Amino acid sequence: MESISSAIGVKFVPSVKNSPPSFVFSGSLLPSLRSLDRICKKNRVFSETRNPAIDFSDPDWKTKFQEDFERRFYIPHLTDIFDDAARIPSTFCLKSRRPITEDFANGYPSDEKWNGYVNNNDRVLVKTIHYSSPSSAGAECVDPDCTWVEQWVHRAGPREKIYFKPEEVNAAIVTCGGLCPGLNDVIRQIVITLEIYGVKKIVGIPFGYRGFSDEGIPEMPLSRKVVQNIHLAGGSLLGVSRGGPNVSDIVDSMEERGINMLFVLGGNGTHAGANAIHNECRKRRMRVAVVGVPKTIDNDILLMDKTFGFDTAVEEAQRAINSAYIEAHSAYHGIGIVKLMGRSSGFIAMHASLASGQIDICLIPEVPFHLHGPHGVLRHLNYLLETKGSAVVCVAEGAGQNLLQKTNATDASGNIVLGDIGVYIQQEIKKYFKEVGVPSDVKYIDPTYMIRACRANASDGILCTVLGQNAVHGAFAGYSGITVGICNTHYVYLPIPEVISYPKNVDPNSRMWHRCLTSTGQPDFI
Ligand SMILES: Nc1ncnc2c1ncn2[C@@H]1O[C@H](COP(=O)(O)OP(=O)(O)O)[C@@H](O)[C@H]1O
Ligand SMILES: O=P(O)(O)OC[C@H]1O[C@](O)(COP(=O)(O)O)[C@@H](O)[C@@H]1O
Ligand SMILES: [Mg+2]
Repeated sequence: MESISSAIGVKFVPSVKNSPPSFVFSGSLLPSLRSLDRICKKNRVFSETRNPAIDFSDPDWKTKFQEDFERRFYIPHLTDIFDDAARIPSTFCLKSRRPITEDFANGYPSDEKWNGYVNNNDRVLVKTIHYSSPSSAGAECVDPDCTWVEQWVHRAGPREKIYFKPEEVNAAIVTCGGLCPGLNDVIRQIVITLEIYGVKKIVGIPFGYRGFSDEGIPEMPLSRKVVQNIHLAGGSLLGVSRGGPNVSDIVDSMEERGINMLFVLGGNGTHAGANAIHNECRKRRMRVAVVGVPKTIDNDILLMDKTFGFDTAVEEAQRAINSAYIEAHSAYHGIGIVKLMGRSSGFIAMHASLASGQIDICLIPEVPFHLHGPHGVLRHLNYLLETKGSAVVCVAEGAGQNLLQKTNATDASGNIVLGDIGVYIQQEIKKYFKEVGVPSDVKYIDPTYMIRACRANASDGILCTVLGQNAVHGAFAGYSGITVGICNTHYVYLPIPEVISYPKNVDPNSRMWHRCLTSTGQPDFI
């Protein structure tokens, strides 16, 4: 039983009780965790799920690690602070598909025999590879011997008992940060699923967190009718923004509006906000569920197979890469440059390069490079013109920032405004070939906003559907301060601080980056 469940990555733990954590992951720990991560990465002993205070000489370290892991990945629940929180049978019943319009004075249309619910004690395995050695490509080890340590997180899905009466739910949805393909698909699924539970009061907060405070921005009533076709277009029905009010003002606004379920769609920044909102609600003893859905086209959220919008971005980038390739191949000594998004992570550039098979040089933030000098990008481009007659470069927006002048400028959310590496590389290439007297024809394509505004492709559409539905299931189950994700193909609930402690990066030691290098044929540029 144990081995079969381990093999499929889902674990049933009959006796584990949902107890509050004795160890709380605090914001003040973050800097030390970041430096620990750097140290661990250097020694090839690292994990997104590591324990900072581990003593490997202790024979019980593994048990202690696992206990601590369980505490860290505990998902906050209403019952942590409300002993009297009442459970009722779920109104989410797939056998009862009729519109739920009556009040529930005579009980809820729950079918006790229906077993489509997820047990609170179901778990999903976070790491599925047993690395035998820390030197194995991409190894993520807890200890120097790479001991096998099972790490389980909570399985997402509808529960048999819920902690909100649908007729008392005042749900709100907000989308923050930059655009990302699939935002509308998630909004749509949240609304539809809320209605299936029987919720009638659903609103959208326009233009991100700003919508909570800006007067003159009315909230948007949402229903299945309103959202039915919104997934057919890109963008966000609700609009997005960076910056906005402080957490206390947001929670004041939630209290005024009577919001008791908040669905927050956004990236690292948005989730930091969502977690702060959750904590503030707890401080004020508000019976509120705050649930995040990670939105980042850059795919830089920890512990998840991928985030929605990423697949679409990779697919859409193919059009730009192919155009750059055709331009480069049609010109005498043509060089095409494509800049793709990725503030601190090169996942889009790496995957788009791999998918196209048309890229000669892929540059990402995680891998330093020189432009000039005997091993630099420019010398290699010269070689490619000599040997192939043309070349195509794919560069992630966050790559090579050390080569650009720092401005210290930040956007409204406090994110550093990056220099334009694409424009810089284009200029440097032109200058270099002029200097060495080799003709070149350089074409630069920046498709970033065109990609971001796209409608989600089919696989992202499905991912959004499942995440949106699970967000609602999580809220009804009484969880708050959580986010939803896909982990080893299974859907999970994770405590927000664990997924935003630092951005997920491409591991230059991973098989995927090695495959990319094999495909481009590029050397080290150092
Ligand atoms: N540490 C933080 N605490 C609270 N709110 C934050 C924090 N960082 C960002 N935010 C808010 O989250 C929203 C989105 O953040 P931003 O960084 O622009 O996008 P993303 O969520 O995609 O990373 C903004 O309204 C911003 O003010
Ligand atoms: O021009 P904007 O709106 O600041 O967006 C640019 C940023 O958006 C992103 O695509 C994603 O950023 P977020 O996840 O913070 O929305 C980054 O790659 C890029 O730096
Ligand atoms: Mg961000």
